[in-house]
Amino acid sequence: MSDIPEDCPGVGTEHAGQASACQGCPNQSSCQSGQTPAPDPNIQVVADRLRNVKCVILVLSGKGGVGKSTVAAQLAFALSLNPERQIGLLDIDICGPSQPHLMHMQGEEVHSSASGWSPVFHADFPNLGVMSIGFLIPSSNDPIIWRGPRKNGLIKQFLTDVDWGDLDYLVIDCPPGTSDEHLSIVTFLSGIPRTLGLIVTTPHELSLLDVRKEIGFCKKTGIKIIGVAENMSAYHCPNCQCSTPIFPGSTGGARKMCEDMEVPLLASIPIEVGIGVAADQGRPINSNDGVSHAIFSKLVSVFENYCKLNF
Ligand SMILES: Nc1ncnc2c1ncn2[C@@H]1O[C@H](COP(=O)(O)OP(=O)(O)OP(=O)(O)O)[C@@H](O)[C@H]1O
Repeated sequence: MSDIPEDCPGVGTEHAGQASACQGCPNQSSCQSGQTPAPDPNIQVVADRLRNVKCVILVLSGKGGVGKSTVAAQLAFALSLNPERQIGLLDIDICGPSQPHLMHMQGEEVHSSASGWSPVFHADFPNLGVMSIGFLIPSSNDPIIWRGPRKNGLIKQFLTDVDWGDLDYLVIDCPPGTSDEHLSIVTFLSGIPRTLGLIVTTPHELSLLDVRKEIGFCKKTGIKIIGVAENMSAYHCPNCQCSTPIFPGSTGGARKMCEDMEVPLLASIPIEVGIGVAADQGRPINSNDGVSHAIFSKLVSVFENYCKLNF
């Protein structure tokens, strides 16, 4: 499944192995013959290692720069506000890790013990452990130029070699699009039915175009999409009190897209100066930063309620 083509008709479907997208796919012959390809043995290894994680939240976007890392960081912070919850935050954006900055943890190093790599715990939130390639490289200014197999190997290590312990939520900040890393994480997590996809988009059509593909991809790979968070929905001016849609949705925005794709729209997060400030300070947004604080609290309730009912 790690080399799944973008337009894969899906294993076991009528056109499995026969579509143009199947040309060159390593699973083409088994799909054609109706056999199910042998599962990747790493799937079971990951499922065993993460058996004490109650819920995995994959934060995904079709397009880059829509605020996925910011949403992942603020969601992890919002979940950590309850000290009784144990939270993990995994940054698998191998070539552009943002979480050390967004968590104000630059320069931290990963320690290893007999039970594996220890996540780095946030100074203000001891119930929030973070893992990122940013902790493994000597300088955040060094470019990471790795080919797919090496990136996939590190993602596997993050899932199998990190001693996450007992977690209520593991939030995973994915790279944009259907890149190698993206395919790997979805494959490795396919043995964990407690995985939920949170899709981040802006209202702009360019972002929605890619998000539609992303939703289709999740549906094909069996990732349950809990819903969509529309980010940068509008800018509310604190001086004139006007609300301006900076990225107007020419096709009806995220709401219409969610209706069409039959996925819930969970949140509309405005553009707020406080979000950028909190990001640079590596702290959770609060009520002084604007309305987004309340929006993230509601998002936490959505996850809490879903998990209570389903897991
Ligand atoms: N709602 C918001 N209001 C104000 N600024 C925001 C908001 N959301 C994100 N930003 C800012 O937009 C920029 C891009 O955000 P971010 O890095 O989270 O995007 P991304 O989708 O993870 O990007 P990439 O695809 O490169 O990983 C950052 O400077 C961030 O502070």
